[in-house]
Amino acid sequence: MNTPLASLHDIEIAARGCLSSMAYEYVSGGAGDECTLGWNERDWNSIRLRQRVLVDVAELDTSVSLLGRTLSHPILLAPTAYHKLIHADGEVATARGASEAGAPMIMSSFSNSPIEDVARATTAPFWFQLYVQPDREFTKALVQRVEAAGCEALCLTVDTPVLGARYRETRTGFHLPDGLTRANLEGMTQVAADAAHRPPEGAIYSAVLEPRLTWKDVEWLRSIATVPVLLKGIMDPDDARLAVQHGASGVIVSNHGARNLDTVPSTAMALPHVVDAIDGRVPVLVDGGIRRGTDVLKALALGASSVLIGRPYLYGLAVDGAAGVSRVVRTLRTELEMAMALTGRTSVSAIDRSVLWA
Ligand SMILES: Cc1cc2nc3c(=O)[nH]c(=O)nc-3n(C[C@H](O)[C@H](O)[C@H](O)COP(=O)(O)O)c2cc1C
Ligand SMILES: CCCCCCC(=O)C(=O)O
Repeated sequence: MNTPLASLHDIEIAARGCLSSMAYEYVSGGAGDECTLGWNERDWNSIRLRQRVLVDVAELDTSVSLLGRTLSHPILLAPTAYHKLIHADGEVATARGASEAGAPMIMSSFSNSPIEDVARATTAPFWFQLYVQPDREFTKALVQRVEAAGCEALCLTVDTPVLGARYRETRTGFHLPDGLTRANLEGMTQVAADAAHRPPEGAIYSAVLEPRLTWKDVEWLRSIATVPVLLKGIMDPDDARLAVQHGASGVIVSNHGARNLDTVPSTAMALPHVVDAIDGRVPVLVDGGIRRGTDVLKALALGASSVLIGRPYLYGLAVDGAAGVSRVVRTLRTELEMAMALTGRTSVSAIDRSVLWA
């Protein structure tokens, strides 16, 4: 008898059997000794909740308002590269699953499917994650292209001037199999289009990442974009303040799923500091290690407007395509509802730091 896939953890175990070892290690791995990778999950677990009783919780409302949109729940899909490594239909399957579950999808610059195919496949709002390219004219054309496709916000990834030391990728010889491309980057110079996922041994720079990115580029991006620009990869309160000063419409507290700088704190630890620095001026989102509805509740309690999940939906995609993606989101949402009922909070606006054991 097959074991039912009840929790996100069950889905992760099942996914391992569906993926090549190269794909599984790419998705699951972190940087260096993977200290932060462990902390990202553990630190959500170590926050204790207050159980409250005798509150009427017969009606629960998980809706949130984000950048002028009402969403039925606060769970978004974080941008992740190369979905055709995971499933033949790639990002199109992810987009269908996201729509079924009412989850906005943030599409990666390094998707295997082009933005237009994703736009056609989704009924939920979608955002685009931008890796600014060394060629700014190409980057500008890409921004115009994704806006024309209907993207409602841009997430500028600011934590990846170079990739971190990902030894699992080195050990499995990670590469993009023949036939898989970075579909949104086609049209760039051949050298950039053909750039390997990892630079050769001993080198750190990549032709498709921009190590010269600075705060000036945030202003430049805002000047060419017609949609809100959020900064993804803010961990430090000083950077959070700079983000607001440079006109960001929101920040995403993220350590890139612990894939870049090992021994940086978990996002659960960084979140309250960033929230305090932002002081309500723009929305703060968070990702990293969110695997339970209780983790979502804790993130909201610490001041996040919404959360993003990365690896969990990739595991859902591996196990059951679009249906697997939507199942992961629905499971988290159901767990969030349980956690809200058991802490006596009937709406997201009623979730604050008093949900947490002091
Ligand atoms: C396989 C994989 C690919 C990723 N690709 C990108 C990417 O293209 N752009 C980006 O900004 N972040 C990328 N990320 C980071 C995620 O957006 C997100 O920050 C992280 O996965 C959240 O942590 P979680 O996986 O523990 O939920 C990637 C993460 C994974 C696991
Ligand atoms: C040089 C290509 C890097 C792809 C990075 C995708 C990503 O953000 C991740 O794997 O993490």
